[in-house]
Amino acid sequence: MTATPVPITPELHTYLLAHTSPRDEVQNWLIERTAELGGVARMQIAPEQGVLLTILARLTRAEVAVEVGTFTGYSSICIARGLAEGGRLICCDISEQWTAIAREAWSRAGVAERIDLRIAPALETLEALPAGEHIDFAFVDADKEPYWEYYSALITRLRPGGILAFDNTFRNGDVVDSRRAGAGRGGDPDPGALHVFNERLVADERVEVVMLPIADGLTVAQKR
Ligand SMILES: C[S@@+](CC[C@H](N)C(=O)[O-])C[C@H]1O[C@@H](n2cnc3c(N)ncnc32)[C@H](O)[C@@H]1O
Repeated sequence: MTATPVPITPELHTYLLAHTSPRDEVQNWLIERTAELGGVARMQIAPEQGVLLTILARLTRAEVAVEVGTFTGYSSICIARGLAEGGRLICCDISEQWTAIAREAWSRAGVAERIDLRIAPALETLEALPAGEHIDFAFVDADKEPYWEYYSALITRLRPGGILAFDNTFRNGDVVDSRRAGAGRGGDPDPGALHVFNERLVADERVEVVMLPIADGLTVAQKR
């Protein structure tokens, strides 16, 4: 056992990707199609995160999954592929433009019929979901300031044993320096918001929490 994390050098990251299940043709197409959008393409999750999402959705035997922040569809394809037979993924986004690309990607990937896209502020969509504990898996990757509100709306609807995953919980590393005034390294006007979220989540006794050093930090919380 080692208590000291191994820094992820570019060489080690290349090695990590070479030893993670590879992307398929649709995922490669979607990465290229999204790159045509310019700088916003960096919002797309990393491929290794996508594999983890498929595994988590499959582990929870997800019949009802939710995604907050769909963009051009990479993470939703990965979640949809891990759904149980007959499972559904509710996707929340506010952009018709970006999710039009997602719709094409879902069609190419053969998962379109498993996905229910809802164009509206995500909190409205989440709060309109049935109140019972019916969600098996959710992935949150939208605007960062309301992460606690998204969590609050999801946790009461998550079944015991269900899993929530939150992206960007390192916030470009700014979470360790959240008292610094002004914008964070990633241009975030409020780098402290994610730090506050991380603190509240780990103190919440309803869940068991692990923060994974994958891409910009991915926190996984399982409901007890
Ligand atoms: C980081 S991107 C998501 C990336 C996506 N998970 C992927 O794998 O490509 C964030 C998305 O959240 C959406 N978004 C931002 N604020 C939102 C809100 N209040 N409600 C719903 N979606 C929102 C944006 O339109 C954008 O598509």
